[in-house]
Amino acid sequence: MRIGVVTFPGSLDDRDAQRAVRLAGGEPVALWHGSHDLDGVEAIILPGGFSYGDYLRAGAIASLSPIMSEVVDAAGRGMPVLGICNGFQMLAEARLIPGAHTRNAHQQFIRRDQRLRVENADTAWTTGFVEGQEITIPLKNADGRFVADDETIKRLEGEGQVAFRYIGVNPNGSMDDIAGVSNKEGNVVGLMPHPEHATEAGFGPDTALAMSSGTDGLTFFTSVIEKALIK
Ligand SMILES: NC(=O)CC[C@H](N)C(=O)O
Repeated sequence: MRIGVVTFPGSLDDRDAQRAVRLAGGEPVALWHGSHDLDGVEAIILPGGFSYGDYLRAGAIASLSPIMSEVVDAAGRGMPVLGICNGFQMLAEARLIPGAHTRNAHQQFIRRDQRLRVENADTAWTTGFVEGQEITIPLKNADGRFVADDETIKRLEGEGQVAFRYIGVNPNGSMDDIAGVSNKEGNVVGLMPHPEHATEAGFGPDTALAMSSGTDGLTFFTSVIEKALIK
């Protein structure tokens, strides 16, 4: 499966996302934010980082990049799209998922190995998990606090669009401990922690803490690839 990873000015984790795709058995395709060409990819990843230096609001300027109009169209046609951290912020700014991100409640940049509960194992990027499964992947951000109006939160909860929830610690003050959400159809998923940094034993989270081999993140990428094979 050819999976595009978009690089924006200030992207940081695009190469790690490409590597994660390769480790999962896919073919990573480097896409450039200034282009309108999706190069025939079958899925898209918006990676983490500090696009445009987080000026204005994190992800706000990147969401207006030329390629984003193609990403929005493709998402509307059902193409799987994964937004990781800064990519999650872009998805919200592009209105591909509801809600918004503000500065962490404690006003600090935070980096930690974060435990999450998989709340929805029926999205394009989570079918390899089981509902309720607990996973640990790294988190690192300053503007990670997920917020939405009460009605939106109620709708997200009611329709199963909360894909991941923080457990143990809520690291940024996100409403309802929400760590990741999907669109209604489940093809677009965004989350604040970084699955691409938990794909190789010894290079991801502390394994004692993770209570696993530290490779929980790989399942995001194998999920989307396996689903495409079944189709
Ligand atoms: N790791 C990241 O992608 C950082 C996201 C964003 N720039 C923030 O600090 O909130």
